[in-house]
Amino acid sequence: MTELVAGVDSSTQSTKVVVVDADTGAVVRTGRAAHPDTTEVDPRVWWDAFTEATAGLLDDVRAIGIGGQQHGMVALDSAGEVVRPALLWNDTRSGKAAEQLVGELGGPRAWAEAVGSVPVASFTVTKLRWFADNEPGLADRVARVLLPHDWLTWRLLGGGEPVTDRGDASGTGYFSPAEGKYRQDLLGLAFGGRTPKLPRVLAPAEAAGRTPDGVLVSAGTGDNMAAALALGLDEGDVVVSLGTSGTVFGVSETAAADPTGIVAGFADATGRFLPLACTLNAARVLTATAAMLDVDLAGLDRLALAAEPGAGGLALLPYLDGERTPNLPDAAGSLHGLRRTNMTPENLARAAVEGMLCGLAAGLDAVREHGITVRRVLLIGGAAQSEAVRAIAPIVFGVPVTVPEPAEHVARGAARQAAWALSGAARPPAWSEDAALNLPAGDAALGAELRQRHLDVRELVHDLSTTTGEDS
Ligand SMILES: Nc1ncnc2c1ncn2[C@@H]1O[C@H](COP(=O)(O)OP(=O)(O)O)[C@@H](O)[C@H]1O
Ligand SMILES: O=C(CO)[C@@H](O)[C@H](O)COP(=O)(O)O
Repeated sequence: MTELVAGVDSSTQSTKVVVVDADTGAVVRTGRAAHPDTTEVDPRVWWDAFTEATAGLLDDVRAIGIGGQQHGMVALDSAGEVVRPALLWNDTRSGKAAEQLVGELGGPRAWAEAVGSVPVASFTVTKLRWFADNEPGLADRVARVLLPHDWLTWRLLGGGEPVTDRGDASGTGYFSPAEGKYRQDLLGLAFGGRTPKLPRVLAPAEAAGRTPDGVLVSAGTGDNMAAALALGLDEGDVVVSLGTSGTVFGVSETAAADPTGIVAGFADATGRFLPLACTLNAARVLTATAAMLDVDLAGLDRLALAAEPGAGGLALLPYLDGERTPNLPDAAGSLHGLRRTNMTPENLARAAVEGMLCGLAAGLDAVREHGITVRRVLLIGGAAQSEAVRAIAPIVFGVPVTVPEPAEHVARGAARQAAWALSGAARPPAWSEDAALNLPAGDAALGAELRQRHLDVRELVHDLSTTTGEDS
């Protein structure tokens, strides 16, 4: 008889759930619920969204796994109560704290060597420093720090010892992916000498426990690690995910340690590594531009596709919510190259799509420099559904682009981890290949021109010599 497993994606904008056949990976049911558009959130909001999204879906499910947005700081007191709303990965208030911490350990290289990444405002470790400096009374009450997926897993189990996995732990800034252990010294350095308890790190296929109803719960992981697990990446496959964040990542056998801070040296959910570059502005660049132009997302696609490549000379640096890569937490977006003749809705729509994708193309170059072969891009996340993105990405990236279906890869990856934990096998279940849209590489010369113009405008507008990086 078919066994069913569930996977959950508790990401920035929403909770998504899939129930799948544990042997084949075929999706049999889905659910979703929205999250608020804020950068600090009471974790109970995620639990409510989980409850809404899973309503009526889980009765015959044997195992479940949670994928969650990375880095969020969930601080609990000794009774397990939330001390303050969780600060999310896209909350940039800890930009200065990040700078201080980088300096205190001896610079970016020291951090890259210690934990595989140079912390910027997104990382949990910098949020703890901001917390200690700005709310010391509350910080004194903190007995335990978890990540969003750890907290949801713990709620699902109904208590007990909280757990995590090495994929999500690798985004804290106080866990070494290369050594597979916490750096208590860095936790203490960040949090004013306080060393709250951290969740136990489970092995990739280790179960976290069972729910009060007897459903097996897998370790869970970060959302990008879950997507990588769903897609079962081969050598040469690099994922570009266009959700709230834009991420670029591939699987590697060796740990990355990039002192420029562009590539984060994360761990994956299978025991390997996941070098990853992340921008703070992706799908919402399109929703914000559509709102400005008073069209829906399909209307934005039509406008962008009606413009010539290069948007008549308009270039958008889409740092609308500040930016993480490059490290400009306080930046705003800028529109460059305006002339009376090119100020059309079509050109603005195209500049938004091109600008967002050029930021991700810089991430592709960065992971290449860290030993990842980019033979094709697998395009996922909400904005991978955009017709304009599908048409323009092969030009900007300069390699073939595959859009795998069905779309909820993070939730499917979490489900695959649950199926793996349920099976007790040495490897994740071999699910059949997803159906996919395969797009050939676009015009290479045009792509190079668009990418170079983006870099030129970036240099004109922003002084990157003061941001985190080896050369600063
Ligand atoms: N057809 C589309 N065109 C452009 N953007 C889209 C489209 N469909 C969904 N999106 C965008 O995708 C985003 C949600 O993507 P998702 O990967 O679920 O984000 P997250 O994981 O950060 O919550 C939303 O901003 C939504 O507007
Ligand atoms: O911070 C990162 C990666 O380091 C983000 O990718 C978060 O994990 C949020 O993901 P989305 O909600 O944008 O998918």
